[in-house]
Amino acid sequence: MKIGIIGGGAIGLLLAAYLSDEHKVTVYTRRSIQAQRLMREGLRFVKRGETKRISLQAMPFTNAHIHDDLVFVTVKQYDIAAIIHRQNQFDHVETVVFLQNGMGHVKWLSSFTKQNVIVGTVEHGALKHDDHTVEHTGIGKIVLASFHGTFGQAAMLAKENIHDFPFEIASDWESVLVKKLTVNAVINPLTALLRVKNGELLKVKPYYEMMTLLFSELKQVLPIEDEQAAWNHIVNVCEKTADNYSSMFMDISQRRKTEIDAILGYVLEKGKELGVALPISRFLFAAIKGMEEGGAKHG
Ligand SMILES: NC(=O)C1=CN([C@@H]2O[C@H](COP(=O)(O)OP(=O)(O)OC[C@H]3O[C@@H](n4cnc5c(N)ncnc54)[C@H](OP(=O)(O)O)[C@@H]3O)[C@@H](O)[C@H]2O)C=CC1
Ligand SMILES: CC(C)(CO)C(=O)C(=O)O
Repeated sequence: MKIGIIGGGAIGLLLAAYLSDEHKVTVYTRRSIQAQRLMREGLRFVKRGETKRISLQAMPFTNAHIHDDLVFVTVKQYDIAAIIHRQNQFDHVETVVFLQNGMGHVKWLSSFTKQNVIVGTVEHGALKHDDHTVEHTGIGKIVLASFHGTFGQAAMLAKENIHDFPFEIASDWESVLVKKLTVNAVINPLTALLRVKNGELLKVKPYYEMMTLLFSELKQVLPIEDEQAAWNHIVNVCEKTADNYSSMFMDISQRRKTEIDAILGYVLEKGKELGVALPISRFLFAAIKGMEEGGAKHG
């Protein structure tokens, strides 16, 4: 099938690397210089210390006439608006899959009325070394759930059983996104503020207490069905990624914008809707916003 990937970042290039074996993949980049490099030099895919070169199509997203059966949107949450506003480019697309962390993008998705819309969570680790090199740093899975319409051609991917790159189909999009949101809402801001690896949150008793306090706020506003299972999942992710720095830690360290709006910003919106005060979440949200601004202005 013809697969389009919008965004040539870590996740976009990782998808391109795995899907190019069986499908005709096009990466739609923000910068034409990246598309030119991908076309000229191919994609370099690094896994377990080995590097493979992969040929694919690439072009800038702006003004591209997309005729792919299935399109993955892999831009960060704060760049989603630029994609949504160019919906006319998706007129010939059957199915669009959104893979952002957080839930800030959900409010935009109903505007895609002509396509099947799928949301998903990524449990892989990926690191982009340069514009045409990506490394698979942690093997996990991608979970997909239908937001509206059918799964379209995305259902094929789950059947393909791609080695080290499985797709799983889930029935309830909200519980899929909430499960990932609770992990990111607890681990990401705390590790970024405390400047520690994920595993330190479990090792240092007062940090663990901070996790529990924050989780007790999230429970009040997010539709978490099984609180114990949700907490166990957070602890499990912390253990599995103990030696990693979270994406928010990395964004702050490298003076990039974070996805805090889609994560704790979304939680605070829910608090407002439900009339629940969330002082710890508000405190952390302000801290991360301040660190983003401080980094940009005073770095
Ligand atoms: N990396 C990881 O291991 C994981 C990431 N995720 C989630 O996946 C999502 C993507 O993350 P990641 O790949 O790491 O992010 P990156 O920042 O590496 O990649 C985002 C890409 O989107 C591109 N982009 C931005 N705007 C546009 C546009 N208008 N048109 C085309 N391309 C555009 C950027 O281009 P440019 O380079 O020109 O700025 C960049 O290449 C995030 O929500 C993240 O939280 C989830 C789990 C793990
Ligand atoms: C799972 C976790 C917390 C791993 O670091 C992550 O998704 C992130 O850093 O954004």
